[in-house]
Amino acid sequence: MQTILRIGTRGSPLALAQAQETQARLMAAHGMPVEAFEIVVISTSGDRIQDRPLSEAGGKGLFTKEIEEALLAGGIDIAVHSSKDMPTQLPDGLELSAFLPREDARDAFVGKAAKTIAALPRGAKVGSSSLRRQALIRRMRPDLDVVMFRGNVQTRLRKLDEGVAAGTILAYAGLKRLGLEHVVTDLIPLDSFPPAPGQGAIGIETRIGDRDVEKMLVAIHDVPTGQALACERAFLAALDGSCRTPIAGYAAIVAGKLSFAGLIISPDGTQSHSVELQGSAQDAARVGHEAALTVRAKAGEKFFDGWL
Ligand SMILES: NCc1[nH]cc(CCC(=O)O)c1CC(=O)O
Repeated sequence: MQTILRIGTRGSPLALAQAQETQARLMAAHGMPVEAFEIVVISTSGDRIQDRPLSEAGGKGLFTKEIEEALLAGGIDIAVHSSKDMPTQLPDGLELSAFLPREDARDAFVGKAAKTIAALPRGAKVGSSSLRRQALIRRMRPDLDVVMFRGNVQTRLRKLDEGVAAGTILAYAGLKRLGLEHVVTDLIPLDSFPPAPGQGAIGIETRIGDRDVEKMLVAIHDVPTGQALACERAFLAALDGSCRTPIAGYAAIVAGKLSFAGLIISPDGTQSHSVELQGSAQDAARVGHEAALTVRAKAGEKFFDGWL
């Protein structure tokens, strides 16, 4: 059998696990063999830059640039991503057209010196390169020493074993997809430690108007996940661009009802503003946009300046 669809992905173990999950769902939905869905590994700038925070090197788009170029050029037919790594503005001609059923969106603590963040000794080092996680850690425990932690999930776990930090925070979804859930010492509640918009959801990017590909993806698209993501990404889109302010947001869909909780927080964790909004799942993007306007009004425009 010949290839029907080429699946583009980064080469990290997590990215490959996500591409393989997409491949397996396509095979099951369409009753086709593995050869029908070829996985094409593409190296990105984000994979190569290891020595500085990505927010300094050029931001989220670094993990997607080369993959999107391949998609636009026709070298691949779909690109599989962690939704939370996707910028809100995609290149002309591309869209996120399907989402797989969302994994658990919570952050997980992986502790060496203690099982929970609360139980860490005073001044302990916690590794994270995410501005959101750094701010949330500082809000919980201003005494802790937050240190930079880059690299893929395996690299970060190795740094912990080497004693570089007493603990780190990773997405539970990523650890589960890698079969590494056993390293988790605590699952952090969504309300005290809200996730990044899109966390835990695999998103599939396509060329706008590629009807054949869209038809194949309908069979694996998860509607509630798509609605939650529309809300969270609308929230992010109405807030980012302006700032390096950490942003968290999570939408839960239960029986057609959407509940969204969003948070913006200063990088030092001392100031934060939150918003909660309910609505119909059909109106997901509007709820996210409205939540952004609400939290923006609460915080004031000055909140978004000058955290550099
Ligand atoms: N920025 C890296 C990244 N992008 C997506 C995930 C986890 C999987 C997911 O959120 O779907 C991770 C690692 C982490 O945050 O621990």
